[in-house]
Amino acid sequence: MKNLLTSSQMRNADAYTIKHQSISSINLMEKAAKAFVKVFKKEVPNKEARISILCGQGNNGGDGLAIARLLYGENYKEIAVYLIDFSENQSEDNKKNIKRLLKFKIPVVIIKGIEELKNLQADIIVDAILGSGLNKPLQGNYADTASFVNDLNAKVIAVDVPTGFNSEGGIAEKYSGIKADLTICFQRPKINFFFPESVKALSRFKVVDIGLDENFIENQKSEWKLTTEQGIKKLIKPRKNFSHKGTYGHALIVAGNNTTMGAALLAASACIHSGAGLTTVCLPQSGLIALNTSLPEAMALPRNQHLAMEAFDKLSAIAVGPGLGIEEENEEILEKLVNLRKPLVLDADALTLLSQRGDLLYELPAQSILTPHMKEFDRLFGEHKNWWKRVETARREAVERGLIFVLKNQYTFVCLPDGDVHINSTGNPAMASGGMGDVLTGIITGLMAQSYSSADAAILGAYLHGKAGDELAKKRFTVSASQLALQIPKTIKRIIK
Ligand SMILES: NC(=O)C1=CN([C@@H]2O[C@H](COP(=O)(O)OP(=O)(O)OC[C@H]3O[C@@H](n4cnc5c(N)ncnc54)[C@H](O)[C@@H]3O)[C@@H](O)[C@H]2O)[C@@H](O)CC1
Repeated sequence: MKNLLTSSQMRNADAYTIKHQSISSINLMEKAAKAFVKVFKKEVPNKEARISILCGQGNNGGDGLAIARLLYGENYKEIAVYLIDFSENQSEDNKKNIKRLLKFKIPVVIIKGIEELKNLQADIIVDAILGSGLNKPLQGNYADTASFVNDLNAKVIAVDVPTGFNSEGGIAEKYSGIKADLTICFQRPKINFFFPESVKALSRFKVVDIGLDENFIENQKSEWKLTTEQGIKKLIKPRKNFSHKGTYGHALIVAGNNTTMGAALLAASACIHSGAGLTTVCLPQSGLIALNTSLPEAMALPRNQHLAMEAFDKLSAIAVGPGLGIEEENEEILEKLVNLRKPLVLDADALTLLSQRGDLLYELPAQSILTPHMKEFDRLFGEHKNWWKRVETARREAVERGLIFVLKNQYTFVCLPDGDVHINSTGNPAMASGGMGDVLTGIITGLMAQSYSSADAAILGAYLHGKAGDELAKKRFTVSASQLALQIPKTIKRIIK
């Protein structure tokens, strides 16, 4: 897993690298510019493209100036530099890079007011006005420049971060900065990139290594972690010699109703394919034929008021909720499950029932995993104005109650009782279809059955779910939940190879 740092921590990483790796700040800037140009060349192969590089007066602008010079060296023919000169504070490395730039035949225009930009015509804008040094929302000339750039019919590529975009702490409701088509970001993505509101400022981002001290970065205290395949690989437990079905646990999935039986089948399929030794599905009588026909590996436990909960004590993992229904008898079952005092995986209708039964919510056994999407989460804890606040609540509740929240989104946030937030890096829009959540619940339950800790099951489950979807999406326009469940063993096998 990779530590994600705030801007001020990243500045410390810059300073540490400069001090301990005997590299000067101007050379570090040059490295950053080179890393940017490497990606830029692939994105903009046309050497005739009209490229306007907008440079501010800080180090972000310094990067832009170095990039202009390097692109010139790469034979881009139509480069123009616009020095956005709205303040007095020019950084030292910015000054040095202007001197270096002036030795080349690159047109440089000094912009003191927005009206001086009006003749600018470009196919590509490189946005190097303000970077991670942003300390207040854009106003005046800066805000006007941003809206001017946004109205141009040009592809915008931002250096490190789009001008006006906060790197952490949530995204302003009214975003006044530049909207970049691509952001080429240095060393680590910004924390705010992972929040859905970032679409106001960026369509996609790429991270480039500029050689900052990785040990320093990883040793910084940060609750934000980005899941990586390397980290995930370390979590996966190999299948053991001489093992048998009992070695891999017995999972129970309490799910399904007359019109939502598919949810139970999908969760059970995912649980089986994630490696649980035995999987029992507790479902209504009306689902037995479907279960026995489509999933012969699963066992059935018909659901009625006389469920013998004593036997549940021997189970290694219990999930409740997919397609369950919110009838009174299901509320009673949920209550009995909570009273078993074993960690549960709670999804879908179980979450809706919990939102109506605040008392049960606060009695959940520690290490239980809740897998809400945005609406389910807000039904539990009240409306949230934005995702930053939502994740803050999830983090606080996770810490206070010893619970784990798998807050589902394009980048799923896994909030742990130790206060860490793991941002899942896998998944894609081809997976946006019904039943995906049921499969995620099944995977997490299958992992818990195999004695993964709740935290590891949640982190690993979210990653495998998204990764299996990514692998399928390479060859398909859409990915269905049933296909995803079948892909899981292949994905695990590939990761551990
Ligand atoms: N050695 C380093 O520190 C490196 C820095 N790098 C670049 O440096 C950037 C950070 O540079 P800086 O810290 O100089 O800051 P910026 O270049 O982002 O901003 C410059 C200055 O603008 C002012 N400012 C902030 N918000 C404003 C607003 N809303 N309106 C008007 N002015 C505002 C601040 O006084 C700030 O110092 C990174 O994003 C990255 O591009 C890279 O070159 C890598 C190495």
